Amino acid sequence: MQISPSILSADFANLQSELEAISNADWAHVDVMDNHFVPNLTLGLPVVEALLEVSPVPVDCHLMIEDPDRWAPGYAEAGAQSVTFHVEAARDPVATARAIRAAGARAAFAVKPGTPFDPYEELLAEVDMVLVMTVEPGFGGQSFMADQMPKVRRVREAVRRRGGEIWVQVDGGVSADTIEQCAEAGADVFVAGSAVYGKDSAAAAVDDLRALAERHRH
Ligand SMILES: O=C(CO)[C@H](O)[C@H](O)COP(=O)(O)O
Ligand SMILES: [Fe+2]
Repeated sequence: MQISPSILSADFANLQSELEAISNADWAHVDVMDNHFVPNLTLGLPVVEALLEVSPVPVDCHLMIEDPDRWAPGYAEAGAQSVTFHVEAARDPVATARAIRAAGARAAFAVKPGTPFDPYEELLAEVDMVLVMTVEPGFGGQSFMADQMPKVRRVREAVRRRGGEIWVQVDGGVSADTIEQCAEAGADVFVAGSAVYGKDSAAAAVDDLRALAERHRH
């Protein structure tokens, strides 16, 4: 059970200290948005390169961008330990996942709330993780979509059938109130932005979330 705090809710003027504040987390989740795939603009490769220099934990890049086929491998080459692209944006998801892995990173694909998982089941052969979005991508602080839990279950069942170790990540509205239903449905990597950086102690929030998830270890 792993916690990946999203720095989207951190203080962008002090990212180094914000990363140090979550040194007890398993990952640092970095949301890359291009104002085309989603209606918001955050940061890109030069900032990710700078974060990689100072992050005490591995970096989990969530690319909400058009043309990930072109851009995703560069994040892996820069040293990001996990790179997630959206299937809705990829022209050749197999080649993109292979390029990410060839550059030494874990590869993952993400599905938006309106995107079913089943058509992409065969892609499990190419990835290390599947991200089931539990909000419409684009912004932090949105309400958790419990109606995505059946999809989390379907992904977990497909992973079990295949065997091997593929992680199931949830992202969006994950908090102390919602993390247990995600874990119970089969998630094992939990992204949380406002539920970590909105608290007085980000580190304590990470530990609290992990303890809640651990109640449903599978
Ligand atoms: O990918 C994202 C939004 O598209 C973020 O990772 C996510 O929204 C985290 O923020 P919060 O936990 O506050 O919902
Ligand atoms: Fe994200």
